[in-house]
Amino acid sequence: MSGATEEAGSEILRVEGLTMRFGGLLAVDAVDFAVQRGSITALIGPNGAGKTTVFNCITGFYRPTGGRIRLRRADGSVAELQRLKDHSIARAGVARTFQNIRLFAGMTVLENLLIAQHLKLQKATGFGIGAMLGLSGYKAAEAEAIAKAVDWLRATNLLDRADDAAGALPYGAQRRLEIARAMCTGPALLCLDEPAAGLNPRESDDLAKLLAAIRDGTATASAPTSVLLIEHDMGIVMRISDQVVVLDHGRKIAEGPPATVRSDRHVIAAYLGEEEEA
Ligand SMILES: Nc1ncnc2c1ncn2[C@@H]1O[C@H](COP(=O)(O)OP(=O)(O)OP(=O)(O)O)[C@@H](O)[C@H]1O
Repeated sequence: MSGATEEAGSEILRVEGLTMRFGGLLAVDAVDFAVQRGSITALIGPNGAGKTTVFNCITGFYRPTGGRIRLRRADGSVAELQRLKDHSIARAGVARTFQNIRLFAGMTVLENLLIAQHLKLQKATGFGIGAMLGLSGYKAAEAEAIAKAVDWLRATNLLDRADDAAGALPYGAQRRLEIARAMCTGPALLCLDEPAAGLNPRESDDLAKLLAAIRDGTATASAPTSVLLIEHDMGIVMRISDQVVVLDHGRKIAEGPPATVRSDRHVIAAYLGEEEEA
């Protein structure tokens, strides 16, 4: 079990000198930060600060112009994410959700969670016809995938919607399903891009509890999972984050525990500046 070998307080992700240029625009400028294992780290900042670009570099959606992104796995091995393509990054243990929901709307809720585990199922058959022939390895992997899906449906309060089309769920439930889907891949690091966007206060409160439970490994029987999130809802950020990293105009302007960051004059100035411009 990976959880047993995890050292509390050690780094799972280290971003060093991360730089992303789009033509003449320096969207991310030599940003450094780390995510501690078993923690929730929030990436915040005014609109256009570079948060999603950092995320896209970590998850392989963009190849950074410069810098390093190192993922340290529970077994101590290190993956240099800036060199990998997105599917290899997912295989290395990084799962993500998007600002705009990306589910298979016509498939059922359960099917969405099984598709997320297709790699594991394919491996069980050696990527061959074994599945059709009902080989026992495949059967065992399939049963395991269903059990994992059910665990996450329960954790996200979606069990009674398992057979409904994902697209038929209310918005807040679709957001939870996205998180369940990401968690079904068994990630070491869960990256969430504005998970509270569009949620009502009760749903936001449930989300905060779910994320804390994912971090602590109490949402299901799975190991604790480190979380990196972009979030505009400061109530959630201040309540659940262990560490906050603040970007403005592509640069890191502050980092630290929520209480420290909240009273940082650079942070206050960056947010006030945004209000003045609005
Ligand atoms: N693919 C792209 N091509 C060109 N410019 C881009 C691209 N993606 C982002 N940018 C620019 O990079 C800067 C940072 O954008 P980014 O989306 O990372 O900010 P953000 O902090 O996530 O903002 P928001 O809170 O509004 O989502 C912006 O000026 C944006 O216009």
